[in-house]
Amino acid sequence: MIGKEMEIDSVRVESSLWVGNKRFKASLSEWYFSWTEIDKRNREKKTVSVPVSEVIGVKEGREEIQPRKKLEDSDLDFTLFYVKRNRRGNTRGTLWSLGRTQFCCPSRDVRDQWITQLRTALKTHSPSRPHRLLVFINPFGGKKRGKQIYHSLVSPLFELAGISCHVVVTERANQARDYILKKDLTGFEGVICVGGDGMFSELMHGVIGRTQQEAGVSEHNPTVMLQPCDLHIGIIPAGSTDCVCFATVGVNDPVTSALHIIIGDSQPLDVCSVHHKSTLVKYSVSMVGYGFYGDVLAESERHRWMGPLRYDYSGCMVFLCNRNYPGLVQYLPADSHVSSPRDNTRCLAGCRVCSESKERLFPHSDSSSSLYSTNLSQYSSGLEGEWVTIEGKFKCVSLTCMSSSCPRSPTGLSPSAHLADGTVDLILVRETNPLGFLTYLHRHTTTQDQFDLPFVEVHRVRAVRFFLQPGEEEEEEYEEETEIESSFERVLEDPDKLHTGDIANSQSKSTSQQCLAGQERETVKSPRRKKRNFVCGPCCTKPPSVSVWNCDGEILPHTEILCRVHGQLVRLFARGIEDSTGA
Ligand SMILES: CCCCCCCCCCCCC/C=C/[C@@H](O)[C@H](COP(=O)(O)O)NC(=O)CCCCC
Ligand SMILES: Nc1ncnc2c1ncn2[C@@H]1O[C@H](COP(=O)(O)OP(=O)(O)O)[C@@H](O)[C@H]1O
Ligand SMILES: [Ca+2]
Repeated sequence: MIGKEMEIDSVRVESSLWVGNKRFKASLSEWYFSWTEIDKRNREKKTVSVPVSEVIGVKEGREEIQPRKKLEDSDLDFTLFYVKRNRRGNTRGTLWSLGRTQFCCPSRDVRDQWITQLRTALKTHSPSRPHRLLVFINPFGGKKRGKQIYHSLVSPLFELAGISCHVVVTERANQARDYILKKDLTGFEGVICVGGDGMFSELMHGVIGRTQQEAGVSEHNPTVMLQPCDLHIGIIPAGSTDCVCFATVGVNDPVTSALHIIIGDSQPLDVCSVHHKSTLVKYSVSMVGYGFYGDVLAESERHRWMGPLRYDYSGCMVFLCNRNYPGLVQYLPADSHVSSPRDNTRCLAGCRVCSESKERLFPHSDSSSSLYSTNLSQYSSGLEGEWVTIEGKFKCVSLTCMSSSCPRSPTGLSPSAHLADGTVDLILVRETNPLGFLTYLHRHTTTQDQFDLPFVEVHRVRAVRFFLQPGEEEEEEYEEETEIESSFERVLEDPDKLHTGDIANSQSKSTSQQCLAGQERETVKSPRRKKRNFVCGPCCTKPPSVSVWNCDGEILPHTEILCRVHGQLVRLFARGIEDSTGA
């Protein structure tokens, strides 16, 4: 007891405090700091409660952050900073900002006690908060505002929360990935990217690669169970699509993301590994897309100078090209009793499907991750089961581990997909007329069901293989073609016996297709595909029967791939989408 001004016992701290000229009764219990207005007749009025887990910092005096300002104060004052939820914009997620209340205490002793008690509560009840972070800024991502966003909006918050940061402004692509793979990371409790999905992908590759190196696990073997990664990744959105941030937080807002990082939120994420023959090509968390999305990316790379608008421009160009691509898709279905891509549910913060999946994904683990490493080989290969085969001509073939919602598409590629259920959604859009495809695309921007169209199918799966169709090969490739045809036929006859790599990379001779931009295309013999993957010509000079894969915004150097999902492989400083609609 400090005079009679403050009561402290083992479960509660209480005293009178003033906010402006109003008197409040303030109390701190194990989980909440609350203050209740007391009117002139000593009646209790409105109460404000802040969970201790959402307190960002406590400062002596009267302070303002953003812009930083020291106000006139006395040694009776302290300022509390905490998470404040704002009304949502036009998205489902909740925008967070920094709430601030300045309190005046009856004496200096009481002020010092409040500061001590609040800081102790923070330490005791928020053990998962990071204290030291490694930050990578891509100065060229999105609208090239990464450095400004970090220094003006994010760094003051980290400082307030007592987080020390080592900041690397990248000078080349893959610098962040290589840093994480090779440098000493002792003392860092997380890595943060300031940039878009490409930058996030770099950090994720670094974190997964480093974790596998340390655990002695081969990333190339698609049947192996990868070691789950402890080092958390945070995303400060400053890119073009920012899909991973949007789909895991619900909004693309640097302050909201910084606050999730500060309070140490933790969201597991499924990751797809993409293999070609016996080599790992890439990991993906958002979209692995062939056909339309591959072409949009290839076209957009030539217009990077447009910034985020390059995707809209390229989207229109590619749509007008009106392409369809032959292929053979095989998939391993996921357990349909758990969930379905058409069950109309949404994966939100605290999702039941995702938390129940943990048990299924790591059946023999307790919460300590070291257990995972002891006996990984005893778990299933992830590629067992009966493969389902679908053959045809497709507008696009897309795979997504999460909804892949983004500002362009607030419900995403697969609105009912889950962030951490160990499954991926396979979406097949078959050849259709341009109006049909436009309807499909347009439904991504509304609440209408994009799967309720006769030429669209969606499957919840564990793994996918994609093969090119044989035929129409260039003459000089006849020997190769014979080989291709025979292995393709083998897939159809007995899919399980064939190793993905058995079908050699094929070359395709064009067929004639009608381009919506006008002219009937000439039959063009394709250049060698390897070259074409990287040098993608403008809309109507591109050979038409083979597309490229877009893997989280990067073009893959192979067309025939095997994708396999690894449930809850990485962890983000996020909590999933906090639904602000109350639905
Ligand atoms: C008539 C209206 C058409 C609107 C179509 C909307 C379809 C949107 C689906 C978006 C899925 C996005 C999946 C995420 C992809 C990103 O990883 C990737 C790279 O992002 P970044 O590094 O931030 O640049 N972005 C893309 O591939 C862009 C796809 C745009 C498709 C129009
Ligand atoms: N300093 C740099 N110079 C050039 N490329 C970079 C640099 N830093 C990162 N990159 C690469 O830029 C790509 C795009 O970055 P990203 O931040 O995702 O922006 P955007 O969303 O606009 O595509 C990433 O794949 C990343 O590897
Ligand atoms: Ca998933």
